[in-house]
Amino acid sequence: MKPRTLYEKLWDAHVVADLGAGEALLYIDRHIVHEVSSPQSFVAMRAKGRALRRPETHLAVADHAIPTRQRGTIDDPLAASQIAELEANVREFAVPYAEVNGPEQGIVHVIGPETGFTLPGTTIVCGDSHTTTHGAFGALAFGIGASEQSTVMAAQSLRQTRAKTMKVELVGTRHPLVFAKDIALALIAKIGANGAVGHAVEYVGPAISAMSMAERMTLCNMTIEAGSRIGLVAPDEATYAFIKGRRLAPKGDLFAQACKYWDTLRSDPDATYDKVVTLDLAEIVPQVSWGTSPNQTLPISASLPDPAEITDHSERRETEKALAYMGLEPGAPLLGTPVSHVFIGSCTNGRIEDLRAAAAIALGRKVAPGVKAIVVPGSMATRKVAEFEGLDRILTEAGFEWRFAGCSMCVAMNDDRLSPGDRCASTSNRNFEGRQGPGGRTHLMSPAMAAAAAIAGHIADAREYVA
Ligand SMILES: CC(C)[C@H](C(=O)O)[C@@H](O)C(=O)O
Ligand code: SF4
Repeated sequence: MKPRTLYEKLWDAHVVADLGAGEALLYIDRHIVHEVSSPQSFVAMRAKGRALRRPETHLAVADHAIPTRQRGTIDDPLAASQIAELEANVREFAVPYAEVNGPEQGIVHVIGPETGFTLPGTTIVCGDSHTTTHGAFGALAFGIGASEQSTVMAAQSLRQTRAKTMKVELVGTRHPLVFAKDIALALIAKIGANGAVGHAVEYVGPAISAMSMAERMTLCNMTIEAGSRIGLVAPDEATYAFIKGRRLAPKGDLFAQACKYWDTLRSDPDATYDKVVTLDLAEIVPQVSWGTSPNQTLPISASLPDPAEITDHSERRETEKALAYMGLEPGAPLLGTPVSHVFIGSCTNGRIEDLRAAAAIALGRKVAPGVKAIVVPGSMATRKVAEFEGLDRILTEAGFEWRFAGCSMCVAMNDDRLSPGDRCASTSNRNFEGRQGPGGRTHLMSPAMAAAAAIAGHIADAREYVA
């Protein structure tokens, strides 16, 4: 048999019907549902009088619109109606639901793995572009649209076109304060926001094997920002250790059997990829986005671009436009840019490891006067662990607000948002105009860098905050 990549193995294992010309009907194992992208798919199901083919393969949660200041009442009428609609839909269609006030509520891409819903070797879809996150477990996971969601609900399958393959090889040793977020941003800066379009990306190399599942998830999460719908890491012992004992994970003998199968989910040694990119981690320093696309990212030590020095016409226009929106001076240093807000959270960086990194910087320090800094755990389970570890106390003593779980300031779909002109150091994944609120300015970075910005009151180098 021809050597195959992990992506090709996952694809082949789910083909229900080969439709030719690279297209196939794929079996879909799992579907995660949130309040913003699912309403139309339930409307379509109802209109056609259909039931869910396998209700137990879906998992719903409210995350985008939900307020994170308090739990209980939802004051915003739009958020309240979105969540009420989700709750009516899950009741009507018997969809398993991680309740708003329950222990498993959180961001879709955080709770999937935490509950054991996300498993290696499965196909996982969600009406959400950051479904790439689940690829960190060796699952074939991708975002879909509303009509595709109703197809999955009714038929448990989807027509898909096979992607090309791209290997991202991480070599070299990184500085301890260089995180998966820095690697992801550096990769996107290198290959561009469209650099991986049409490709399924697989991350390989010793640095990947040494990464926590949280960091693998951060990398796969950001893969969509390079234009790829699929990010993958082959499952290994760290994956199995993460999954073992989770509520929905296979138990006992079944778990051992599953691990045996999961062991086969590796790219064959001779498998070839359509594209290969190598990143030397020794060359990567903490990264900060300065513009309105994640590829407009620079090392913390760099100065902002100067359009006068850019010869390519369209690149010059884009740079001018981004600098103007961001209110930044051409050629000025990135370091020292004042911030008004700091957001630590999201499905990119709202996991326990992220909160620990932020707390390590915040310990014994104070948020700079005039800076509003919020820490929003990615899930209620993460929040509970953080509180057990005392991270909430470290952070609140430093002056950060400690919140309930949700997407929060990652996306202006709830009551946490920037006002025009606000500048935010953010651990989220998108920085387009208005993403965090109309006129708001976003700088993407790691949790350690965001915590350092909160303490300094301006964009700072987290490496200077470790004794
Ligand atoms: C609202 C949702 C559909 C959207 C997505 O697809 O990713 C959101 O999660 C985002 O991060 O922009
Ligand atoms: S945290 Fe942000 S990126 Fe993640 S699902 Fe929510 S809105 Fe999308």
